[in-house]
Amino acid sequence: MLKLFEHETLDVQNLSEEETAIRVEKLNLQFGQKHVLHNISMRIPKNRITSLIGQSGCGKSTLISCFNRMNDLAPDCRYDGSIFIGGRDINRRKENVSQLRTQVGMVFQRPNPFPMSIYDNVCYGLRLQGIRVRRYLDDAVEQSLKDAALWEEVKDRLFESAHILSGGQQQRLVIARALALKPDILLLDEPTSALDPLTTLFIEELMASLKKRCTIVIVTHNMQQAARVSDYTAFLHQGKLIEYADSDTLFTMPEHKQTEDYITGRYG
Ligand SMILES: Nc1ncnc2c1ncn2[C@@H]1O[C@H](COP(=O)(O)OP(=O)(O)OP(=O)(O)O)[C@@H](O)[C@H]1O
Repeated sequence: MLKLFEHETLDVQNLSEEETAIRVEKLNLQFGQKHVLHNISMRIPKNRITSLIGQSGCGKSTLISCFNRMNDLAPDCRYDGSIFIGGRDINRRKENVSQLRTQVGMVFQRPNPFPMSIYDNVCYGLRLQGIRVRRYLDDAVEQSLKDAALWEEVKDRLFESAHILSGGQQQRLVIARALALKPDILLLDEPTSALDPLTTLFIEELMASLKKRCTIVIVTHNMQQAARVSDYTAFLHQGKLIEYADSDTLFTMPEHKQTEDYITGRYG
């Protein structure tokens, strides 16, 4: 399979600490009585794209949301196990969650620009951090929009409402908003499912270029997309991690029958 960027294939079962962006250890999660994630352990490599795939309801969004503690927003959510990012267990009680969400940015399925100008959207997080110096904000806005491949399309209308942008432009704007905070990790939860095929390809190319600066984890229902953009793929079934390998191996020589059934469309 042809990848947008080629590099050495790592063995995700034996990643060193230096190669690891996220280390998940025996993670279990419940919403009320419903046990959603079962004893997940995995290491996600730095500066690579890793896809999470599996049937609807298998726990992909829940797992990705653990990486910046978004599940804390659900009142009946309980979890145990560890998730190490940047050398610390982010599941510990005293974790600074707003700082974590700066380090680990998240983009959702539906583009969600704030009801304000393009400029204000991009520097929203910087202003929350107390940054007011106009020159600094101007530079950050320009750089983030360039990194998100949106600058040329919006540079003459930065102070217009973000809602005038198309869906694909809004999604890139939301990515620029996350990039302005210089995240180490970018979580993308079905980032292209609301977009047309051409815009999808554009966002996929953007992801490939972004992995030079950060680690990307993406939830996708689209198997071709997972095979095309991601270096590594994890297959989940009913909240369990069934198989996790480099994408070429997982899609061409899956080890488990459940994986094979899923990727060949026998269920899901
Ligand atoms: N806040 C919540 N409260 C209660 N149950 C939840 C909550 N969020 C998710 N769930 C349940 O957890 C399970 C896993 O959901 P999740 O959204 O992680 O699956 P998914 O694999 O991402 O599905 P999809 O592909 O359809 O988005 C589902 O049964 C879902 O109903």
